[in-house]
Amino acid sequence: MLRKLHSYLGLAASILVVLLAISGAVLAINPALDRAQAKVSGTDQISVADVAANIARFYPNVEQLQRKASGGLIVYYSNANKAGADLVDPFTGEKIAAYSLSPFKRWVQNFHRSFLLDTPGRAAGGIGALLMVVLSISGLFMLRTRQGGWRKIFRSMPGSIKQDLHGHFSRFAVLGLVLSAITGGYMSANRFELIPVYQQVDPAFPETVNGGKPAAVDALPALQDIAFSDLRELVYPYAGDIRDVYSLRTDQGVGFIDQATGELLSYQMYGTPQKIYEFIYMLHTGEGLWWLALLVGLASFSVPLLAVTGLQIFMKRRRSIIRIKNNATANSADIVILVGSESNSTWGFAKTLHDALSLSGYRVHSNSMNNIASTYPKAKQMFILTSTYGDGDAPASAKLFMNKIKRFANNPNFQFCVLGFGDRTFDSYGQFALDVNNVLLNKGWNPLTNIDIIDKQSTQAFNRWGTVVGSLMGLDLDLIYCPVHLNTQLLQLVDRVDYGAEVNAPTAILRFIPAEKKTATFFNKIRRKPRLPQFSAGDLVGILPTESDGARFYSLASASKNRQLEICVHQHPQGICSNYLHKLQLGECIKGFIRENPTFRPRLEQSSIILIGAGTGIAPLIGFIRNNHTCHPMRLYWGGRDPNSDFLYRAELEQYLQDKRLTELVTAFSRTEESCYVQDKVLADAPKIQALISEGAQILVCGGRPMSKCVAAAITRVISPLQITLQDLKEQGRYLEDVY
Ligand SMILES: Cc1cc2nc3c(=O)[nH]c(=O)nc-3n(C[C@H](O)[C@H](O)[C@H](O)COP(=O)(O)O)c2cc1C
Repeated sequence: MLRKLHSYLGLAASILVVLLAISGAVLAINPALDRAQAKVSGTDQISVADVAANIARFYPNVEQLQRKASGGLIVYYSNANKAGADLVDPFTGEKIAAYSLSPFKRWVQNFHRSFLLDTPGRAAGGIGALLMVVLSISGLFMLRTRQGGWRKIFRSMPGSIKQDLHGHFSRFAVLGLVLSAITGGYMSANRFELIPVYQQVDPAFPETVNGGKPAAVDALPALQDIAFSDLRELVYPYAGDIRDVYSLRTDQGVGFIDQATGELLSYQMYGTPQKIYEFIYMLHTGEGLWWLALLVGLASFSVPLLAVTGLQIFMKRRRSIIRIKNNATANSADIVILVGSESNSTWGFAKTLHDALSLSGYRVHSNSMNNIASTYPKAKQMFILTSTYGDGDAPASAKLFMNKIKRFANNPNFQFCVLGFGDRTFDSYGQFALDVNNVLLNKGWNPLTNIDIIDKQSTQAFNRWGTVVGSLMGLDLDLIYCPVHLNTQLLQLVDRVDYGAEVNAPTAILRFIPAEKKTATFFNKIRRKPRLPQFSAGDLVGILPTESDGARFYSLASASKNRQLEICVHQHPQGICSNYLHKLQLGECIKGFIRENPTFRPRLEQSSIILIGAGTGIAPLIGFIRNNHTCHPMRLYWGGRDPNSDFLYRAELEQYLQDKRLTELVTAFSRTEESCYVQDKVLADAPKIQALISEGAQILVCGGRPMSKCVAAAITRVISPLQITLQDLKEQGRYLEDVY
C-alpha cells in the first residue's frame, strides 16, 4: 500500500516536485551568500542608536534602516530626490556595496512561489508541496521498513551506493525534504487561508507626540536600549515634520519612537501565531539560518536524482511481475500457494511450483499472503513461500498475514508447508518464514514437512526441496526454476588456468569476454561491440549449463572495469555445472547473467580489511585485492591443500604484495607437513588480529560452510578479550560472509 502510494504519486508528481526542489535549492544558496557579504559578528554588542549615528556620518538623507535576516544592514536614502539603497557596515557606517535584488534571484523566487503563473501557479506550488510531504513521509516509512526499525535507519544499508542510489540518497535527503515540504505546505495553506491564519495588526499611530525639537538619533533612549542584532527595520520621520515619529520593528515587536524625547510609543509585542509563522518561514527559507538553508538545499538537489532512480526501480519492479496462468479459485483449489515477497523474486519460485503442480493434475490457487482467504474448502495442501525483509520482518505482500491468520478459528483439513527465502548474510536469516511456521504450529496446524529456507535464491536448493516435498506427496516434482527476464549474455572463454588435479581438488580459473550472439543483426554488429554488463568483484554470475537446467551461481573474481569476467570453479564429481565449465575449451561460449551481491563488499572507510577464505572462496577476495588501487591495508588468510598443486593465484598474489595492493598474505595448507587450516592461522595471529579489530578493521569471509563455521569460532575466540562479540561486528557490517 505504502509502496504503491509512493510510486504512483511519485510518477504523477515528479515534474512538479522536481521543479520546486531545484528552484528551492537555488534559492537556498542566498542566505549563505548574503551572510558572506555582510558584517554580522558582534552586532549584539552595538545598539541601534550607535549604528544610526555611524550611518548619519555618511548618509545625511537616510530614510530607512533594514537589517536583513542574514544579518546585513541595508540603508535606504534619497539624494537630490533620487532614491538609493546600499549594503552598509554597521560598525563604521561605510558603504560595502550598492544593494539591489538581482533579476535572476527575483525570477527564481517568483518561479518557486508561483511558477510565474500568479494564483494558479501558487496553487500548483501548494499542491506540489503537499505531494512532497506525502512522498517524503511515505519514503521515510519505507526506509524504516527496509532497515528494520527507526533506530536502524542510518545504519549501513545492503547495497553499494552505485547499486541503490535511491535508497542511499533518500536516507541522506529525507529529513531535509520532510522539513522543507512540511514548512512549504504550511506556508501555502496559510496563503490560501486553509488553516487559521495569523493577522498581523500593527499598533495605531500615536495620537499625541511631544512635538519639541528633534533630538540627535544617537541620543534617543529607545534606540540606545535595542541591540542592533534585534533590529528588523527603522523608518525615519519625514524631515521637517515635528509631528512625525520613527517606526520601529524588532525581533520582538513593533512600535513608534518620539523624535524629540526618544520615548517608545504604542509598542506591541508579536503574538504567538506570528512567531510560529515566522519560525516556519525561517525554517523554509533558511533566512537567518544559512547553514540549515544549505543543508535543505543540498537535500533538494537530490530530488531529480531520486525521481530518476525511483522511475528505474518502478520499471524494474513492473518487469519482474510474474503472471500466473491457470490460477484456480480459492474455493475450488486442491492446493493453495501463498507468497510473501518484497521484490517479486519469490513469485518466480511460486510460479514454478504452481506450474509443476498444475501439470500433475492439481487445481492450484496462488495468491499473496496478504490475500489469504478465510477458508479453502477443498484444499489438501497449503504451501507458504516467503522472503524476509528489513531485519527479520515481513515482506510487503505478507504484512497483513499475521493478523489475518487469526481469523482461522478452527484447524483446517489441509497440511501446510513453509518455504523461506533469505540470505545468510543477514542475522535474521529467513526469520519471517520461521515466525510464520511457528505461528501455524502453535495453532495446531498439521505440517507436511519441516520448514526449509533457501539461501540467496539458490535454484539447486529449491530443486532439492521440490524432490523432498514431491516424494511426500507421491509426485515426481522436478522444480526447475529459471529466473525470468534474465539478461543473459553470451560469454566466450579466453583463458583458463587449471590447478589441484594432483590433490584431488580440480579447480580452474576461467576468464571470459563478451561474445557476439550468432543471431545479432548486421545493424547491431556495426552499431556496438558486445559489452560486459556492469558488475563488481563479489557479485555473482548465474550460469545456465543447459536450457533445461536451473542456473548455478559463482562469485566473481573480477569487476566489469577489469574487462573480463573471471570465476574460479571447483569440479564436483556429480556437479552438472562445474563439469560443464571444466570441459569448456578456449573459444567456446556459455550463457550467463549477473546477480548483484551488494552486501559482500569491503568498506574502504574501515581502517583495514581482513580477507579470509579457502579454496575457490578466494574468488571475490582476489577481485577486491586486484582493484585495491589506493593500496588500502588488506590482509589475506587463505587455505588450500598443497602449495605445489592448488595454490590459486600464486603469481598474482606475489605481484600484489610487491605493488602493495596486498599488505600481507598468510596461507595454510592441509596436505603438507604443517597440515593446518586457515582458522589455525587466524588463531596463531590472534594478537595482530585483535589490534586490527580494535582499530576498526572489517573482516570478509568466503568459502564453504564448514570453513566459515570454523573461522567464525576462531574469530570469536580471538576477539573475546576485546569486549566485543561476533554479533556486534556483524551488526556494524564489520563481519561479512559469503558462504556456499
Ligand atoms: C533490504 C533487504 C533486507 C533483507 N533482510 C533480510 C533478512 O532480514 N533476513 C533474510 O534472511 N534475508 C533478508 N533479505 C534477503 C531477501 O529475503 C532475499 O533476497 C529474498 O530472496 C528476496 O525475495 P523477494 O524478492 O521475493 O522479496 C533482505 C533483502 C533486502 C534487499
